Amino acid sequence: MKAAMSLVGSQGIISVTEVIIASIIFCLIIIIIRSFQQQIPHGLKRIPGPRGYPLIGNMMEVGRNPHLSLTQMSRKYGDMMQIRIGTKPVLVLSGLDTIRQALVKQGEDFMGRPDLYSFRNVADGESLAFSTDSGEVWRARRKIAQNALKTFSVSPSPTTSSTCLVEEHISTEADHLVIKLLQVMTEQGSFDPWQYMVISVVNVICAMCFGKRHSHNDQELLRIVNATEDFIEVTASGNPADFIPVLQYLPSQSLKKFKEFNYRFISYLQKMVKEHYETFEKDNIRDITDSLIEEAKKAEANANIQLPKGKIVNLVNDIFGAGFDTVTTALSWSLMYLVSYPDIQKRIQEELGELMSLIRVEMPLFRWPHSNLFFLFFTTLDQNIGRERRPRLADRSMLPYTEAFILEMFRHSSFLPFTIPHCTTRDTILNGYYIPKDLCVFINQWQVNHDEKIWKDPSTFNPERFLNAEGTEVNKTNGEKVLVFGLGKRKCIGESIARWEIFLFLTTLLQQLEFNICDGKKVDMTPHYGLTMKHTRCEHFQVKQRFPVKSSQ
Ligand code: HEM
Repeated sequence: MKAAMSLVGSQGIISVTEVIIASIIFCLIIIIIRSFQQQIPHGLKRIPGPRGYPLIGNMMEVGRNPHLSLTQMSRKYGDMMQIRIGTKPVLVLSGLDTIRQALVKQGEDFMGRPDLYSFRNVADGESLAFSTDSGEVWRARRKIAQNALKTFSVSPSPTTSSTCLVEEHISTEADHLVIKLLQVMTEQGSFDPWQYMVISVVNVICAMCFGKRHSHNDQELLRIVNATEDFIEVTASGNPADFIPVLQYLPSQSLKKFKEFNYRFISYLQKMVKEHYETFEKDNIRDITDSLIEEAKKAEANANIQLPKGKIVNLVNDIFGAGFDTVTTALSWSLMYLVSYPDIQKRIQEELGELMSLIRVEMPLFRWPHSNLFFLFFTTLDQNIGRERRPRLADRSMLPYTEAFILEMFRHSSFLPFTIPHCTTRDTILNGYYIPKDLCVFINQWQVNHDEKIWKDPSTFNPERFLNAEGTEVNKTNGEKVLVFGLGKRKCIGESIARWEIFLFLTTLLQQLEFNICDGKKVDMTPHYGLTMKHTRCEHFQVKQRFPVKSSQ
């Protein structure tokens, strides 16, 4: 204090001119700041939010775990909050009702994608999921992809007892995974399941897209896995250059790696798509690529839409990119929960066993007049209820606890904490707040899945929250409150296939194997932030064979 006064003293008294100049500079700064702020139309409110620092905005408050920090901040500012990441203003939406209002009821206003640097690198800006286009061409391409997945999903399986091709591909791969895990268990005594699951899931996509399954050691398959993992690394981890544009001019190792792998990956897709065009037969749809070709032909015949060149390759690329990391992550989290809660694992296995015993009782042999005697005889002889046949998609409604477990895994892990970023397509109003066109929008799915207004003890892992009082049925209304696939116009187009994959993989694995962790070891369930959040990999998994099931069934 003394030092400050003496400083003034030593300089003499501040003159009136100096005060006037300082005031003018101050006013100018205020005018410049105001001119950057959006003018709000009369009668509408400005979205609240924290003040940010120059250049970095609110990056410090958002930190390394945006799903947690933004949930925390939404408690103070509400379901609609505006922050700044770097130089970019971002609207953060929380609360199921607000999100439904924006994405479903005002879906057209909120269906855009922001122009982000990392998105421009995906499929040369032609990606269905990441490109800024949300106009007629995007609509036509999304319709083609949706129809193709739908047509393929109901294609009957010609060779086995599976009800459809999707079921056949997934079940075949799940059987191979069981064999692989037992083999590594014998050879190594313990293992990290991720590396085997990722190959199985990519193989399912290869089989679904191209009708072709690879062996787990196939070099082409391993290259695809690497390329797609690099794709996820670059697009998923929130590239700072997206929000501080000047950073795009700095060299980026991961981007360089991604471009190299992506080039090889796209070449592989081009080769496969070309083969499909050459052998395409309208009445023999073999896989998703055939389905895409068929739908694209129909769309071009019916509408005056000029689709961009290479459209099929890009659509296959989208399905690959979106469908492998997400499903592998879901399966990986499922295994983490199963070993952390052995009682839950046991209950799913009991439910599977009960279902299979019901199937057995319904077999014609047991409808014989002395069925009770026969039933007793067979149950004693055959203590292996559950080995009659492998699980099928049609069993889902009869396995409510298993379904409840999958819902709770989605909710509790919320491994897709935010959807892919959206942006507004025009000036609009939401909950009385004015929202300008082209504003980047984050949808906080994690907040909805942990909202105390919806869920009792949200941090507790409890599948029973999704069952009715008798435990015999899944409560559909509660299930629909779990947000993992987004909502509205941009909702995931692979939701059904993803749910089927997770169900069939888990039931096939749990029917035959029991999972646990080596004595004295623990799993670390702390999520690492990303577009899909991962847990720390764990190499201490073990499996015990329960009983084999004939894979041809
Ligand atoms: C557990 C697995 C999956 C989860 C949790 C998931 C979740 C999501 C989410 C949150 C979005 C963004 C929604 C938005 O921006 O509002 C999305 C988009 C998308 N998903 Fe999935 N997904 C999964 C599996 C799949 C699969 C298997 C496929 C393909 C067969 C697929 C294809 C797509 C595509 C193409 C988009 C972009 C849609 C668009 O922008 O119009 N997804 N998914």
